[in-house]
Amino acid sequence: MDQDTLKALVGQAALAYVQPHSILGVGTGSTVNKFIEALAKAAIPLKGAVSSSEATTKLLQQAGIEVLDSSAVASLDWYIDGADEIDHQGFMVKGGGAALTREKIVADLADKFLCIADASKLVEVLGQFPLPVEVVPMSSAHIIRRFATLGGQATVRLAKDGQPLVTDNGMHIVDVRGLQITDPKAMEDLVSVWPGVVTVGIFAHHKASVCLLGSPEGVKTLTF
Ligand SMILES: O=C[C@H](O)[C@H](O)[C@H](O)COP(=O)(O)O
Repeated sequence: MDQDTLKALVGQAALAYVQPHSILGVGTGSTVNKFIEALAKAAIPLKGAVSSSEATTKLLQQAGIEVLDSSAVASLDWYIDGADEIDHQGFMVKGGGAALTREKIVADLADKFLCIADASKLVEVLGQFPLPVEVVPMSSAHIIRRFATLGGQATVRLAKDGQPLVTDNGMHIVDVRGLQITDPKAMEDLVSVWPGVVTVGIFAHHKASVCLLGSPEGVKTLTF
């Protein structure tokens, strides 16, 4: 079974967490895209969704789901999103698709985070996937130097045109290689207060409540 099929499998399985007539928080990425496809086919009636990116907003609207302004929603039951890495405690690295800031904002509105991922995303220690950090452009060089003091090699993410990638929020992303994130909460706290950091892609304070992990043997449910 290829990765795409596993993503479709967990996207489909996530439908079991969608309460009819609820408002759903929806993440970003190729796994979530499979979930939105399944949601559109299942035609579960929803009050609407709060979206974590322009890309997801477009897909939700194409599926006939109303996208609500996050400011108009005080709380959500579930936020459903993928991850770049998840560990055995439910701590995650996210932001491979540059949507981490809005993802954390919508996750913060939700009581529970449902992570949907293929089994390749499960790791012992976070940090094999380069850690994405959204930064104010003028701070990037200094933030890169700060990561070097922690043993990380950070680089500014580039778009296809070779220029720094610009996020939905008009910011840049630095990707940090070489970190062993053994204490995700401490690392999230440390980096979050550096001036210029908008959001660090460690989701420790907003960890998964449940993870649906797709493997050739089927979908495994991990509860944290
Ligand atoms: O910014 C992007 C997000 O954090 C995604 O949820 C994450 O990169 C996982 O994406 P995918 O499902 O494409 O592997």
